[in-house]
Amino acid sequence: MGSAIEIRNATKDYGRGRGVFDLSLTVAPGEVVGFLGANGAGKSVTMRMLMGFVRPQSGSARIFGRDCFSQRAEIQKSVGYLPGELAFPGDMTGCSFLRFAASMAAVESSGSRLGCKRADELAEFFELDPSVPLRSMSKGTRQKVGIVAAFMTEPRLLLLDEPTSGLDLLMQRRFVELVQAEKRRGATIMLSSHLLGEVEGTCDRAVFIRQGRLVCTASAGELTLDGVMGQLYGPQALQRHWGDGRGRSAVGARSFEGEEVWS
Ligand SMILES: Nc1ncnc2c1ncn2[C@@H]1O[C@H](COP(=O)(O)OP(=O)(O)OP(=O)(O)O)[C@@H](O)[C@H]1O
Repeated sequence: MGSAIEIRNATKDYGRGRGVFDLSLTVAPGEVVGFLGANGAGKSVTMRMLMGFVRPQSGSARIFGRDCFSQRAEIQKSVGYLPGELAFPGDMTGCSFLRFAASMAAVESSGSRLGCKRADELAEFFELDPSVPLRSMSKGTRQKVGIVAAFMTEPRLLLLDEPTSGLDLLMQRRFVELVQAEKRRGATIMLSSHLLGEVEGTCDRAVFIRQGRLVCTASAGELTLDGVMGQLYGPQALQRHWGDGRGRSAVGARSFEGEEVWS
C-alpha cells in the first residue's frame, strides 16, 4: 500500500529564515506521528501545506497519492483537520456549527443531535455542552468543538495542530484515549505538540523540525527530556540558555520564600 503522507523536498519560504525548507517526510497508513518543534519552527506551515492552504514553492505534498494543493478540495473534505488557531464563523452555537460541518461532510445524520451519531458520542465523551454561542465559550470548550468536528467523520487521516491546547488535565487524558482508539480503528494521525506526555501516550514516533528543517525522527518510546531539548533547540541555543553550567538560565525565578529556584 502507498504512503498516507508523502512530502518531498517541499519549501515555503516566507523570508528571513521563516517557513519550511526542503522538507521530506513519509507517514505510513495507520501510523501515529508526533510533530515536535519550538515556537515558529514550521509545524503549522507544514500542516497547512498538507491541507492545501499553502502552496509549496518547490517540492510536493501528497495524501494517499493526491496532490495536496491541486486536489485540495478532496483533501479538505476527507481529512480531519484541527487547526492551531480556531476561527469559527459568526454567531453560531456549537450545535449549529457541528451540524453545518456534518452536512458539509455529507455524513449520515438521522437520529443525531449534532449532525451525526459520532459527534453526539464525542460531545458526551468530552462533556461538551455545544448549545451555547461559540463566542461565549471558554477556550477549552471551543477546542472541544474543534476536536469533535475533526474526528466526527471518522476520517482515514487526521492532522491535529496542538490538539489539547486549552484542555484541562482530565480532558487531555480523554484526548489521549481517543487517539488510542482511533489508532486501533486504523486511522493515520499526525499531531503537533509541545507536550511530551501526549506524544509518548499516543505516538509511534516523533519527528523533529527546527527552523523549518526536519532534524530527526525517533521512536516515541525513546524520548528523553534532554534528548528532546537537544533536537528542538540545537546544541548552540541550549548552550546559550543554560550558560556555563546546568542549573541556571538567563531568567531565574524566586520561590515565595525568596530562594532562587530553577528546575
Ligand atoms: N503567512 C505567513 N506569512 C509570513 N510568515 C509566516 C506565515 N505563516 C507562517 N509564517 C512564519 O513561518 C514560521 C513558522 O510558523 P509556524 O506557524 O509553522 O510555526 P509553529 O512551529 O507552528 O510554531 P508554534 O509552536 O509557535 O505554533 C514562523 O516564523 C512564522 O512567523
